[in-house]
Amino acid sequence: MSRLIVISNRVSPPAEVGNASVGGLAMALSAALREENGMWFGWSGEVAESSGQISIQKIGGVTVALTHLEEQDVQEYYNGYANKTLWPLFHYRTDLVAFERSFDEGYSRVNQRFADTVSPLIVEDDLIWVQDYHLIPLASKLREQGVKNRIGFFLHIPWPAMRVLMTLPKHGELVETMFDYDLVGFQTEDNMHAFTEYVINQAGGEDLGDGRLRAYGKTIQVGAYPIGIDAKEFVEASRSQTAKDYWDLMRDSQAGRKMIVGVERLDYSKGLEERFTAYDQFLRDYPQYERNVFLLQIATPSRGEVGAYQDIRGKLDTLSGHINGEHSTIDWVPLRYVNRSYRRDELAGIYRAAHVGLVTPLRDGMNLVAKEYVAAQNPADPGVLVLSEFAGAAAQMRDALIVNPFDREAVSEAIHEALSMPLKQRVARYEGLIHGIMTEDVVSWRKNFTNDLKGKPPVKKPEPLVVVSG
Ligand SMILES: O=P(O)(O)OC[C@H]1O[C@H](O[C@H]2O[C@H](CO)[C@@H](O)[C@H](O)[C@H]2O)[C@H](O)[C@@H](O)[C@@H]1O
Ligand SMILES: O=c1ccn([C@@H]2O[C@H](COP(=O)(O)OP(=O)(O)O)[C@@H](O)[C@H]2O)c(=O)[nH]1
Repeated sequence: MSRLIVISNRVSPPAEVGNASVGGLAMALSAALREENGMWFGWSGEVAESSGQISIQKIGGVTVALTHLEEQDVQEYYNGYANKTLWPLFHYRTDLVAFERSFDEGYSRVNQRFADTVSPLIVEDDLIWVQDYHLIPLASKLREQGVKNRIGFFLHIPWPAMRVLMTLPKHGELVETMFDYDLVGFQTEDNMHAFTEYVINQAGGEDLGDGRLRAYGKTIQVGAYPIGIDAKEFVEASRSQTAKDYWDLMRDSQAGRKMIVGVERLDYSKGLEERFTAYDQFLRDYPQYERNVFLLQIATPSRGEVGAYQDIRGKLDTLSGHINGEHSTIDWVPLRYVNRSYRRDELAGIYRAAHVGLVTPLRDGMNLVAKEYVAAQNPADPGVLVLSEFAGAAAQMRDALIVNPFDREAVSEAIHEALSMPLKQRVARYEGLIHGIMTEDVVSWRKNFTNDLKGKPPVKKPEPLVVVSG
């Protein structure tokens, strides 16, 4: 049986099977790796004097191979090209993109180092699955080392429109490296079409049908594989003692008020500034909610070494202070703004206590919080999800109240609609959503992807050279 080798920037297998504090993706990949006798390779998250060494250990039944990075690598590859160049660009924030040649060099160098370190561990028939924007050129580097195994790539973040991508220096070189994969997966059909548009119009490629694209003398398979949560596990987590304790805590502190919840990493792509402004608008538009509602916003600090993340944190500190200063009364604070992180079983209780889940990113690959919020609800008395049309999740979750996060008046109206929605309609919407969450879960996501990757011809043969005579 072939092994599965997952390669990602971060490696996070749970130390114990069924640990409710660990993310669905980590659980799903770990389950796949246990079943397929695989290995998870990536950055340890540690900085070292020198890199290139590998430490192999078993964590929760999963073989994990970790490598350290040097300080310069972290600055140029992770903070630099990944999080100052690609992340803002792929989330349509061209105003925040910083491009420096040293970032590009660091990105290439770390991808090369990943390839050098992992390739001696790869044996014939291993299936290789590369995750996310940190490692786009990895397949090219592995092919240069003679790796002929099937290699798949999944992009967790959006793929941008052609003209947006073209603002990236050397965009063609980056896209060309994607043709060294056998299968390239996106979160949505929209993302896949944006990629196809680039390939046809910029790379002079061809759409061969059935998801096959040909360019740069190579043919790859592309597809949309929307990621889900570990739905069964999350529903169980929402019934755990911890979740019940958090539900109790929240209900006590609600004191009969309606609760709106937002949960995310503190990232400008999540639209928190626009959300706070829309909430401020809502408090002005609907004065009947004075002292009767509050927004709990959990915003976990993220990528704090990057300037744009420091800036958004400062803006939110000011804005939250402004909203509370403006609207609070001596016995009511309308916005609870929390810069901490919570375990997923704790979150499950918090989600369940909230009458509205407010998920309004300006762009998001998928957004798992939207799915977790619904999975945590009480089926007999569920809350309502308000969801941005620019989250990948919106393509599947049509029974949410879909909003344009840039339109603060529309978001204000949607909050009111959600808070005043009759039980029958809430249940109908919940039932429409939970069905999709249970069936299109993280297990089906990884099975669909790995099955399609296995379905390719066993060995990648070089494409015949087409000579155009002139
Ligand atoms: O590793 P970090 O820099 O701390 O960032 C955390 C992760 O953020 C991103 O998540 C994305 O993947 C989710 C699952 O597919 C998706 O729902 C979400 O929309 C994306 O933003 C990133 O892509 C991961 O690589 C990071 O580890
Ligand atoms: O305090 C927190 C905040 C978030 N999350 C988890 O982080 C993930 C966020 O995933 P999402 O796809 O929504 O966005 P990303 O941060 O990956 O861009 C979800 O599983 C959340 O449950 C968490 O465990 N604790």
